Amino acid sequence: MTQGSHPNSHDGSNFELGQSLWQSCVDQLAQELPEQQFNTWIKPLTALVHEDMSKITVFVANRFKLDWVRAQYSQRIAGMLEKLYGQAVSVELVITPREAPVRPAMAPRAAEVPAAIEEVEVGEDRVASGPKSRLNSMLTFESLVEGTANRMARAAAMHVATMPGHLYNPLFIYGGVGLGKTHLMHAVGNRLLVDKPGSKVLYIHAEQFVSDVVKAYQRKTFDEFKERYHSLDLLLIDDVQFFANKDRTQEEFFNAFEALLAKKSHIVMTSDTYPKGLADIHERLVSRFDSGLTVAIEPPELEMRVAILINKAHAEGSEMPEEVAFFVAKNVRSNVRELEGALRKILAYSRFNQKEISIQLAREALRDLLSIQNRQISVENIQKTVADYYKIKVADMYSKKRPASIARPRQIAMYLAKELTQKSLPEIGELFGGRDHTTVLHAVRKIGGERQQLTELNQQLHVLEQTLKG
Ligand SMILES: Nc1ncnc2c1ncn2[C@@H]1O[C@H](COP(=O)(O)OP(=O)(O)OP(=O)(O)O)[C@@H](O)[C@H]1O
Repeated sequence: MTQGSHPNSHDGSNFELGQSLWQSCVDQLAQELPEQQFNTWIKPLTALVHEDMSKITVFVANRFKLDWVRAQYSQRIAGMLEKLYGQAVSVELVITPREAPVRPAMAPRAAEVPAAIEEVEVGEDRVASGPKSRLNSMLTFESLVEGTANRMARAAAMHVATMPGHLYNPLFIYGGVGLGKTHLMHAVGNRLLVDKPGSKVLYIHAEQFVSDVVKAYQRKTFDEFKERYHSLDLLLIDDVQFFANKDRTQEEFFNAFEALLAKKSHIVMTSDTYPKGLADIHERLVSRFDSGLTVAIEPPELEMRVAILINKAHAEGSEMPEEVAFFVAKNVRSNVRELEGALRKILAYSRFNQKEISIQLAREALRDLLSIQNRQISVENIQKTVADYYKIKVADMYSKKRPASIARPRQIAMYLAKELTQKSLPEIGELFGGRDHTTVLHAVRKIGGERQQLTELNQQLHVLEQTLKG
Protein backbone atom coordinates (compact mmCIF):
# COMPACT_ATOMS: atom_id res chain seq x y z
CA MET A 1 0.00 0.00 0.00
CA THR A 2 1.52 3.34 -0.97
CA GLN A 3 2.18 5.49 2.05
CA GLY A 4 0.57 8.87 2.11
CA SER A 5 -2.21 7.99 -0.25
CA HIS A 6 -5.77 8.72 0.69
CA PRO A 7 -8.87 6.99 -0.58
CA ASN A 8 -10.14 10.18 -2.07
CA SER A 9 -6.87 11.05 -3.74
CA HIS A 10 -6.23 7.74 -5.45
CA ASP A 11 -5.18 7.49 -8.94
CA GLY A 12 -8.57 7.00 -10.56
CA SER A 13 -7.59 4.13 -12.84
CA ASN A 14 -6.26 1.89 -10.05
CA PHE A 15 -9.24 2.71 -7.92
CA GLU A 16 -11.58 1.60 -10.69
CA LEU A 17 -9.49 -1.42 -11.46
CA GLY A 18 -9.50 -2.51 -7.83
CA GLN A 19 -13.22 -2.20 -7.60
CA SER A 20 -13.96 -3.99 -10.81
CA LEU A 21 -11.49 -6.77 -10.06
CA TRP A 22 -13.28 -7.56 -6.81
CA GLN A 23 -16.67 -7.25 -8.48
CA SER A 24 -15.67 -9.65 -11.27
CA CYS A 25 -14.37 -12.10 -8.71
CA VAL A 26 -17.70 -11.96 -6.84
CA ASP A 27 -19.67 -12.32 -10.09
CA GLN A 28 -17.64 -15.32 -11.09
CA LEU A 29 -18.13 -17.00 -7.71
CA ALA A 30 -21.86 -16.31 -7.98
CA GLN A 31 -21.88 -18.46 -11.09
CA GLU A 32 -19.76 -21.25 -9.68
CA LEU A 33 -21.13 -21.70 -6.18
CA PRO A 34 -24.57 -22.97 -5.17
CA GLU A 35 -26.83 -19.98 -4.64
CA GLN A 36 -27.31 -20.58 -0.95
CA GLN A 37 -23.57 -20.80 -0.30
CA PHE A 38 -22.89 -17.70 -2.34
CA ASN A 39 -25.59 -15.68 -0.58
CA THR A 40 -24.46 -16.76 2.86
CA TRP A 41 -20.71 -16.46 2.55
CA ILE A 42 -19.55 -14.44 -0.43
CA LYS A 43 -22.23 -11.84 -1.07
CA PRO A 44 -21.88 -10.10 2.32
CA LEU A 45 -18.11 -9.65 1.91
CA THR A 46 -16.62 -6.23 1.23
CA ALA A 47 -13.06 -5.65 0.13
CA LEU A 48 -10.29 -3.14 -0.18
CA VAL A 49 -7.80 -3.70 -2.96
CA HIS A 50 -4.40 -2.27 -2.15
CA GLU A 51 -3.01 0.31 -4.49
CA ASP A 52 -0.30 -1.75 -6.09
CA MET A 53 -2.87 -4.49 -6.63
CA SER A 54 -0.69 -7.06 -4.83
CA LYS A 55 -3.03 -7.54 -1.93
CA ILE A 56 -6.71 -7.48 -1.12
CA THR A 57 -8.22 -7.05 2.32
CA VAL A 58 -11.56 -8.80 2.64
CA PHE A 59 -13.85 -7.83 5.50
CA VAL A 60 -15.96 -10.48 7.19
CA ALA A 61 -18.70 -9.82 9.75
CA ASN A 62 -17.49 -11.93 12.67
CA ARG A 63 -15.01 -14.53 13.84
CA PHE A 64 -17.18 -17.48 12.97
CA LYS A 65 -17.66 -16.31 9.40
CA LEU A 66 -14.00 -15.44 9.15
CA ASP A 67 -12.91 -18.96 10.11
CA TRP A 68 -15.36 -20.44 7.71
CA VAL A 69 -14.48 -18.18 4.77
CA ARG A 70 -10.79 -18.77 5.44
CA ALA A 71 -11.21 -22.55 5.50
CA GLN A 72 -13.62 -22.88 2.65
CA TYR A 73 -13.20 -19.97 0.27
CA SER A 74 -9.97 -17.97 0.71
CA GLN A 75 -7.95 -20.15 -1.66
CA ARG A 76 -10.70 -20.04 -4.17
CA ILE A 77 -10.95 -16.27 -3.95
CA ALA A 78 -7.16 -15.94 -4.35
CA GLY A 79 -7.19 -18.32 -7.31
CA MET A 80 -10.02 -16.44 -8.95
CA LEU A 81 -8.32 -13.05 -8.48
CA GLU A 82 -5.11 -14.39 -9.95
CA LYS A 83 -6.98 -15.77 -12.92
CA LEU A 84 -8.78 -12.49 -13.52
CA TYR A 85 -5.85 -10.18 -12.86
CA GLY A 86 -3.12 -12.30 -14.41
CA GLN A 87 -0.84 -12.32 -11.39
CA ALA A 88 -0.99 -13.36 -7.77
CA VAL A 89 -3.02 -11.24 -5.37
CA SER A 90 -2.65 -12.14 -1.72
CA VAL A 91 -5.87 -12.27 0.27
CA GLU A 92 -6.06 -11.00 3.82
CA LEU A 93 -9.20 -11.68 5.85
CA VAL A 94 -10.14 -9.40 8.70
CA ILE A 95 -13.19 -8.88 10.84
CA THR A 96 -15.14 -5.76 10.00
CA PRO A 97 -14.41 -3.10 12.60
CA ARG A 98 -17.44 -2.05 14.55
CA GLU A 99 -17.80 1.53 13.38
CA ALA A 100 -15.36 2.10 10.54
CA PRO A 101 -17.26 2.27 7.28
CA VAL A 102 -15.75 -0.12 4.83
CA ARG A 103 -15.38 1.38 1.43
CA PRO A 104 -15.60 -1.27 -1.23
CA ALA A 105 -12.72 0.27 -3.04
CA MET A 106 -9.03 0.89 -2.50
CA ALA A 107 -7.36 0.65 0.87
CA PRO A 108 -6.71 3.91 2.62
CA ARG A 109 -3.40 4.18 4.42
CA ALA A 110 -3.04 1.99 7.45
CA ALA A 111 -3.33 4.75 10.01
CA GLU A 112 -6.84 5.53 8.85
CA VAL A 113 -8.29 2.14 9.64
CA PRO A 114 -6.46 1.21 12.80
CA ALA A 115 -8.89 -1.54 13.76
CA ALA A 116 -9.51 -2.90 10.33
CA ILE A 117 -6.27 -4.66 9.69
CA GLU A 118 -6.18 -6.39 13.01
CA GLU A 119 -8.60 -9.21 13.61
CA VAL A 120 -10.99 -7.37 15.83
CA GLU A 121 -13.29 -9.62 17.73
CA VAL A 122 -16.69 -8.32 16.89
CA GLY A 123 -19.45 -10.80 17.41
CA GLU A 124 -17.18 -13.28 19.19
CA ASP A 125 -18.48 -12.10 22.51
CA ARG A 126 -21.98 -12.75 21.26
CA VAL A 127 -22.72 -14.87 24.29
CA ALA A 128 -20.35 -13.08 26.63
CA SER A 129 -23.15 -12.10 28.97
CA GLY A 130 -24.16 -15.73 29.19
CA PRO A 131 -22.35 -19.00 28.59
CA LYS A 132 -20.14 -19.75 25.62
CA SER A 133 -22.16 -21.27 22.85
CA ARG A 134 -19.98 -24.41 22.66
CA LEU A 135 -20.78 -24.72 18.99
CA ASN A 136 -18.46 -26.48 16.61
CA SER A 137 -18.22 -24.12 13.65
CA MET A 138 -17.49 -26.99 11.25
CA LEU A 139 -20.89 -28.59 11.79
CA THR A 140 -23.07 -26.57 9.45
CA PHE A 141 -25.91 -27.10 7.01
CA GLU A 142 -23.39 -26.69 4.20
CA SER A 143 -21.29 -29.63 5.38
CA LEU A 144 -24.31 -31.87 6.00
CA VAL A 145 -25.18 -34.09 3.06
CA GLU A 146 -28.90 -34.28 2.43
CA GLY A 147 -30.70 -37.52 1.58
CA THR A 148 -34.00 -39.26 2.11
CA ALA A 149 -32.80 -40.36 5.54
CA ASN A 150 -32.44 -36.85 6.95
CA ARG A 151 -34.50 -34.69 4.60
CA MET A 152 -37.35 -33.95 6.94
CA ALA A 153 -35.17 -33.38 9.97
CA ARG A 154 -32.94 -31.08 7.97
CA ALA A 155 -35.84 -29.07 6.61
CA ALA A 156 -37.32 -28.64 10.08
CA ALA A 157 -33.94 -27.67 11.53
CA MET A 158 -33.39 -25.15 8.76
CA HIS A 159 -36.79 -23.67 9.50
CA VAL A 160 -35.94 -23.31 13.18
CA ALA A 161 -32.59 -21.72 12.35
CA THR A 162 -34.16 -19.07 10.17
CA MET A 163 -37.24 -18.39 12.29
CA PRO A 164 -36.49 -19.42 15.87
CA GLY A 165 -39.30 -19.24 18.38
CA HIS A 166 -41.98 -19.80 15.78
CA LEU A 167 -42.98 -23.20 14.46
CA TYR A 168 -41.70 -26.58 15.66
CA ASN A 169 -40.90 -25.63 19.21
CA PRO A 170 -39.48 -27.79 20.66
CA LEU A 171 -37.87 -29.63 17.77
CA PHE A 172 -37.18 -33.20 18.82
CA ILE A 173 -34.77 -35.14 16.58
CA TYR A 174 -34.26 -38.83 17.18
CA GLY A 175 -32.36 -41.69 15.58
CA GLY A 176 -29.58 -44.24 16.07
CA VAL A 177 -25.91 -43.53 16.77
CA GLY A 178 -23.72 -41.58 14.38
CA LEU A 179 -26.50 -40.47 12.04
CA GLY A 180 -25.94 -36.73 12.24
CA LYS A 181 -28.27 -35.59 15.04
CA THR A 182 -25.56 -33.62 16.80
CA HIS A 183 -24.35 -32.23 13.50
CA LEU A 184 -27.81 -30.96 12.66
CA MET A 185 -28.16 -29.32 16.03
CA HIS A 186 -24.89 -27.43 15.69
CA ALA A 187 -25.96 -26.42 12.20
CA VAL A 188 -29.05 -24.73 13.67
CA GLY A 189 -26.94 -22.82 16.20
CA ASN A 190 -24.26 -21.84 13.74
CA ARG A 191 -26.78 -20.60 11.22
CA LEU A 192 -28.64 -18.54 13.80
CA LEU A 193 -25.40 -16.90 14.92
CA VAL A 194 -24.54 -16.03 11.35
CA ASP A 195 -27.93 -14.44 10.80
CA LYS A 196 -28.26 -12.88 14.23
CA PRO A 197 -24.81 -12.64 15.81
CA GLY A 198 -26.15 -11.28 19.08
CA SER A 199 -28.25 -14.35 19.87
CA LYS A 200 -27.61 -16.32 23.03
CA VAL A 201 -27.11 -19.88 21.93
CA LEU A 202 -25.99 -22.84 23.96
CA TYR A 203 -25.21 -26.37 22.84
CA ILE A 204 -25.00 -28.81 25.69
CA HIS A 205 -24.93 -32.56 26.11
CA ALA A 206 -27.60 -33.85 28.50
CA GLU A 207 -24.90 -35.30 30.76
CA GLN A 208 -23.33 -31.86 31.12
CA PHE A 209 -26.73 -30.47 32.04
CA VAL A 210 -27.03 -33.16 34.71
CA SER A 211 -23.63 -32.21 36.07
CA ASP A 212 -24.56 -28.50 36.06
CA VAL A 213 -27.65 -29.32 38.12
CA VAL A 214 -25.56 -31.32 40.58
CA LYS A 215 -23.06 -28.46 40.92
CA ALA A 216 -25.81 -25.89 41.41
CA TYR A 217 -27.29 -28.16 44.05
CA GLN A 218 -24.02 -28.62 45.91
CA ARG A 219 -22.98 -24.99 45.75
CA LYS A 220 -26.48 -23.63 46.23
CA THR A 221 -26.15 -21.57 43.05
CA PHE A 222 -29.52 -22.22 41.49
CA ASP A 223 -30.04 -18.52 40.80
CA GLU A 224 -26.97 -18.48 38.57
CA PHE A 225 -28.05 -21.72 37.00
CA LYS A 226 -31.43 -20.27 36.17
CA GLU A 227 -29.93 -17.02 34.94
CA ARG A 228 -27.71 -19.05 32.65
CA TYR A 229 -30.32 -21.32 31.14
CA HIS A 230 -33.46 -19.24 31.26
CA SER A 231 -31.95 -16.32 29.38
CA LEU A 232 -31.06 -18.22 26.22
CA ASP A 233 -32.54 -17.59 22.80
CA LEU A 234 -31.72 -21.09 21.60
CA LEU A 235 -31.01 -24.15 23.70
CA LEU A 236 -29.61 -27.19 21.91
CA ILE A 237 -29.60 -30.21 24.14
CA ASP A 238 -28.16 -33.51 22.98
CA ASP A 239 -29.12 -37.06 24.01
CA VAL A 240 -31.95 -36.31 26.44
CA GLN A 241 -32.33 -40.04 27.11
CA PHE A 242 -29.55 -39.42 29.66
CA PHE A 243 -32.11 -37.70 31.88
CA ALA A 244 -33.57 -41.12 32.73
CA ASN A 245 -34.02 -41.60 36.47
CA LYS A 246 -32.51 -38.19 37.29
CA ASP A 247 -35.46 -36.59 39.04
CA ARG A 248 -33.89 -33.33 40.11
CA THR A 249 -32.42 -32.79 36.65
CA GLN A 250 -35.77 -33.48 35.05
CA GLU A 251 -37.39 -30.96 37.32
CA GLU A 252 -34.82 -28.28 36.49
CA PHE A 253 -35.07 -29.07 32.83
CA PHE A 254 -38.82 -28.81 33.03
CA ASN A 255 -38.47 -25.33 34.60
CA ALA A 256 -35.96 -24.21 32.00
CA PHE A 257 -38.17 -25.62 29.27
CA GLU A 258 -41.24 -23.72 30.46
CA ALA A 259 -39.30 -20.49 30.94
CA LEU A 260 -37.73 -20.65 27.50
CA LEU A 261 -40.95 -21.48 25.72
CA ALA A 262 -42.77 -18.70 27.53
CA LYS A 263 -40.32 -16.15 26.16
CA LYS A 264 -40.42 -17.70 22.70
CA SER A 265 -36.89 -19.01 22.83
CA HIS A 266 -36.33 -22.17 20.84
CA ILE A 267 -35.39 -25.61 22.12
CA VAL A 268 -33.92 -28.36 19.99
CA MET A 269 -33.39 -31.79 21.50
CA THR A 270 -31.99 -35.09 20.32
CA SER A 271 -32.45 -38.59 21.60
CA ASP A 272 -31.94 -42.20 20.52
CA THR A 273 -35.70 -42.77 20.56
CA TYR A 274 -38.88 -40.76 20.12
CA PRO A 275 -40.41 -39.07 23.19
CA LYS A 276 -42.94 -41.76 24.11
CA GLY A 277 -40.24 -44.39 23.75
CA LEU A 278 -38.07 -42.79 26.43
CA ALA A 279 -37.64 -44.83 29.57
CA ASP A 280 -37.78 -43.38 33.08
CA ILE A 281 -38.59 -39.81 32.18
CA HIS A 282 -41.57 -38.10 33.80
CA GLU A 283 -44.71 -38.11 31.75
CA ARG A 284 -45.15 -34.33 31.96
CA LEU A 285 -41.71 -33.89 30.40
CA VAL A 286 -42.30 -36.53 27.74
CA SER A 287 -45.53 -34.88 26.69
CA ARG A 288 -43.72 -31.54 26.40
CA PHE A 289 -40.96 -33.09 24.32
CA ASP A 290 -43.64 -34.22 21.93
CA SER A 291 -45.53 -30.95 21.82
CA GLY A 292 -43.64 -29.33 18.95
CA LEU A 293 -42.31 -31.39 16.08
CA THR A 294 -40.73 -34.82 16.39
CA VAL A 295 -38.64 -36.00 13.44
CA ALA A 296 -36.50 -39.05 12.83
CA ILE A 297 -33.12 -39.39 11.16
CA GLU A 298 -32.80 -42.80 9.54
CA PRO A 299 -29.61 -44.64 8.58
CA PRO A 300 -28.38 -43.18 5.27
CA GLU A 301 -29.31 -44.99 2.10
CA LEU A 302 -26.64 -46.16 -0.36
CA GLU A 303 -26.60 -43.05 -2.56
CA MET A 304 -26.40 -40.80 0.46
CA ARG A 305 -23.48 -42.79 1.85
CA VAL A 306 -21.74 -42.43 -1.50
CA ALA A 307 -22.35 -38.66 -1.52
CA ILE A 308 -21.07 -38.34 2.04
CA LEU A 309 -17.85 -40.18 1.18
CA ILE A 310 -17.22 -38.12 -1.94
CA ASN A 311 -17.95 -34.84 -0.13
CA LYS A 312 -15.83 -35.65 2.88
CA ALA A 313 -12.91 -36.80 0.74
CA HIS A 314 -13.17 -33.56 -1.20
CA ALA A 315 -13.22 -31.54 2.01
CA GLU A 316 -9.98 -33.32 2.97
CA GLY A 317 -8.45 -32.25 -0.33
CA SER A 318 -8.67 -35.69 -2.01
CA GLU A 319 -10.91 -37.01 -4.72
CA MET A 320 -12.63 -40.34 -4.26
CA PRO A 321 -13.72 -41.96 -7.54
CA GLU A 322 -17.40 -42.85 -7.59
CA GLU A 323 -16.78 -46.56 -8.02
CA VAL A 324 -14.60 -46.58 -4.89
CA ALA A 325 -17.22 -44.64 -2.97
CA PHE A 326 -19.84 -47.22 -4.02
CA PHE A 327 -17.58 -50.05 -2.94
CA VAL A 328 -17.03 -48.51 0.50
CA ALA A 329 -20.68 -47.48 0.90
CA LYS A 330 -21.86 -50.99 0.12
CA ASN A 331 -19.59 -52.42 2.77
CA VAL A 332 -19.97 -49.82 5.51
CA ARG A 333 -23.65 -49.55 6.14
CA SER A 334 -24.42 -48.81 9.74
CA ASN A 335 -23.82 -45.09 10.23
CA VAL A 336 -21.97 -41.98 9.10
CA ARG A 337 -19.39 -42.10 11.88
CA GLU A 338 -18.25 -45.49 10.62
CA LEU A 339 -18.15 -44.17 7.08
CA GLU A 340 -15.89 -41.37 8.25
CA GLY A 341 -13.61 -43.88 9.96
CA ALA A 342 -13.37 -45.93 6.77
CA LEU A 343 -12.62 -42.82 4.74
CA ARG A 344 -9.86 -41.74 7.13
CA LYS A 345 -8.23 -45.15 6.77
CA ILE A 346 -8.35 -45.02 2.99
CA LEU A 347 -6.94 -41.49 2.80
CA ALA A 348 -4.13 -42.31 5.22
CA TYR A 349 -3.34 -45.52 3.37
CA SER A 350 -3.27 -43.71 0.04
CA ARG A 351 -0.99 -40.93 1.34
CA PHE A 352 1.32 -43.25 3.19
CA ASN A 353 1.79 -45.57 0.25
CA GLN A 354 1.60 -42.77 -2.31
CA LYS A 355 -0.99 -44.68 -4.28
CA GLU A 356 -4.07 -43.44 -6.09
CA ILE A 357 -7.40 -44.19 -4.44
CA SER A 358 -8.85 -47.28 -6.12
CA ILE A 359 -11.11 -50.18 -5.17
CA GLN A 360 -8.02 -52.33 -4.66
CA LEU A 361 -6.52 -49.72 -2.33
CA ALA A 362 -9.79 -49.39 -0.40
CA ARG A 363 -9.95 -53.16 -0.04
CA GLU A 364 -6.44 -53.19 1.41
CA ALA A 365 -7.02 -50.20 3.68
CA LEU A 366 -10.24 -51.68 5.05
CA ARG A 367 -8.97 -55.23 5.21
CA ASP A 368 -9.57 -55.59 8.95
CA LEU A 369 -12.95 -53.94 8.88
CA LEU A 370 -14.16 -56.03 5.93
CA SER A 371 -13.03 -59.32 7.40
CA ILE A 372 -14.60 -58.51 10.75
CA GLN A 373 -17.77 -57.60 8.95
CA ASN A 374 -17.79 -60.84 7.04
CA ARG A 375 -17.44 -62.77 10.23
CA GLN A 376 -19.60 -60.66 12.48
CA ILE A 377 -23.11 -59.37 12.34
CA SER A 378 -23.74 -56.24 14.39
CA VAL A 379 -26.59 -55.80 16.83
CA GLU A 380 -27.50 -52.56 15.06
CA ASN A 381 -27.84 -54.43 11.83
CA ILE A 382 -30.06 -57.03 13.49
CA GLN A 383 -32.24 -54.29 14.96
CA LYS A 384 -32.64 -52.60 11.60
CA THR A 385 -33.30 -55.82 9.70
CA VAL A 386 -35.88 -57.06 12.20
CA ALA A 387 -37.56 -53.64 12.41
CA ASP A 388 -37.80 -53.49 8.60
CA TYR A 389 -39.16 -57.02 8.44
CA TYR A 390 -41.91 -56.43 10.99
CA LYS A 391 -42.50 -52.87 9.79
CA ILE A 392 -41.81 -51.12 13.06
CA LYS A 393 -39.46 -48.23 13.78
CA VAL A 394 -35.81 -48.99 14.54
CA ALA A 395 -36.25 -46.67 17.53
CA ASP A 396 -38.75 -49.13 18.97
CA MET A 397 -35.86 -51.46 19.57
CA TYR A 398 -34.68 -49.06 22.31
CA SER A 399 -38.08 -47.81 23.40
CA LYS A 400 -40.00 -48.92 26.44
CA LYS A 401 -43.18 -49.54 24.46
CA ARG A 402 -44.91 -52.77 25.34
CA PRO A 403 -47.66 -53.57 22.81
CA ALA A 404 -47.13 -57.03 21.39
CA SER A 405 -46.70 -55.68 17.86
CA ILE A 406 -43.51 -54.02 19.08
CA ALA A 407 -42.41 -56.11 22.04
CA ARG A 408 -42.36 -59.32 20.03
CA PRO A 409 -40.09 -58.12 17.18
CA ARG A 410 -37.86 -56.65 19.88
CA GLN A 411 -37.62 -60.01 21.59
CA ILE A 412 -36.87 -61.64 18.26
CA ALA A 413 -34.08 -59.15 17.68
CA MET A 414 -32.66 -59.86 21.14
CA TYR A 415 -32.78 -63.57 20.43
CA LEU A 416 -30.95 -63.10 17.11
CA ALA A 417 -28.42 -60.81 18.78
CA LYS A 418 -27.59 -63.60 21.22
CA GLU A 419 -27.50 -66.23 18.48
CA LEU A 420 -25.54 -64.35 15.86
CA THR A 421 -23.14 -62.09 17.76
CA GLN A 422 -20.50 -62.55 20.46
CA LYS A 423 -22.20 -60.04 22.74
CA SER A 424 -23.05 -60.90 26.35
CA LEU A 425 -26.59 -60.59 27.76
CA PRO A 426 -25.81 -57.30 29.60
CA GLU A 427 -24.18 -55.88 26.46
CA ILE A 428 -27.24 -56.77 24.42
CA GLY A 429 -29.51 -55.26 27.08
CA GLU A 430 -27.50 -52.05 26.90
CA LEU A 431 -27.89 -51.89 23.13
CA PHE A 432 -31.64 -52.33 23.47
CA GLY A 433 -32.23 -49.08 25.34
CA GLY A 434 -30.45 -50.00 28.57
CA ARG A 435 -32.53 -53.06 29.44
CA ASP A 436 -31.61 -55.48 32.17
CA HIS A 437 -29.83 -58.72 31.19
CA THR A 438 -32.71 -60.73 32.66
CA THR A 439 -35.05 -59.15 30.10
CA VAL A 440 -32.73 -60.33 27.35
CA LEU A 441 -32.47 -63.78 28.86
CA HIS A 442 -36.24 -64.03 29.04
CA ALA A 443 -36.53 -63.06 25.34
CA VAL A 444 -33.84 -65.53 24.28
CA ARG A 445 -35.52 -68.41 26.14
CA LYS A 446 -39.00 -67.50 25.02
CA ILE A 447 -38.24 -67.13 21.30
CA GLY A 448 -35.88 -70.13 21.36
CA GLY A 449 -38.63 -72.27 22.93
CA GLU A 450 -41.40 -71.09 20.64
CA ARG A 451 -39.23 -71.60 17.61
CA GLN A 452 -39.34 -75.32 18.26
CA GLN A 453 -43.14 -75.35 18.21
CA LEU A 454 -44.31 -72.65 15.83
CA THR A 455 -43.46 -73.34 12.20
CA GLU A 456 -44.35 -69.83 11.09
CA LEU A 457 -42.01 -68.23 13.60
CA ASN A 458 -39.27 -70.67 12.68
CA GLN A 459 -39.71 -69.73 9.06
CA GLN A 460 -39.51 -66.02 9.81
CA LEU A 461 -36.37 -66.50 11.88
CA HIS A 462 -34.85 -68.48 9.06
CA VAL A 463 -35.49 -65.66 6.58
CA LEU A 464 -34.03 -63.12 9.01
CA GLU A 465 -30.93 -65.23 9.63
CA GLN A 466 -30.31 -65.64 5.92
CA THR A 467 -30.76 -61.91 5.32
CA LEU A 468 -28.35 -61.08 8.10
CA LYS A 469 -25.72 -63.56 7.02
CA GLY A 470 -25.92 -62.01 3.57
N1 LIG B 1 -25.63 -36.25 6.41
C1 LIG B 1 -24.36 -36.05 6.81
N2 LIG B 1 -23.49 -35.39 6.03
C2 LIG B 1 -22.22 -35.20 6.43
N3 LIG B 1 -21.72 -35.64 7.59
C3 LIG B 1 -22.55 -36.28 8.41
C4 LIG B 1 -23.91 -36.53 8.07
N4 LIG B 1 -24.50 -37.22 9.07
C5 LIG B 1 -23.55 -37.38 10.00
N5 LIG B 1 -22.38 -36.82 9.63
C6 LIG B 1 -21.11 -36.84 10.37
O1 LIG B 1 -21.04 -38.10 11.04
C7 LIG B 1 -20.47 -37.95 12.33
C8 LIG B 1 -21.46 -38.44 13.36
O2 LIG B 1 -22.59 -37.56 13.40
P1 LIG B 1 -23.23 -37.02 14.77
O3 LIG B 1 -22.18 -36.93 15.82
O4 LIG B 1 -23.98 -35.81 14.45
O5 LIG B 1 -24.18 -38.24 15.08
P2 LIG B 1 -25.28 -38.43 16.19
O6 LIG B 1 -26.49 -38.86 15.48
O7 LIG B 1 -25.36 -37.23 17.06
O8 LIG B 1 -24.70 -39.66 16.99
P3 LIG B 1 -24.62 -39.95 18.58
O9 LIG B 1 -25.98 -40.30 18.98
O10 LIG B 1 -23.67 -41.10 18.62
O11 LIG B 1 -24.07 -38.72 19.23
C9 LIG B 1 -20.14 -36.47 12.48
O12 LIG B 1 -18.79 -36.27 12.15
C10 LIG B 1 -21.04 -35.80 11.46
O13 LIG B 1 -20.47 -34.61 10.99
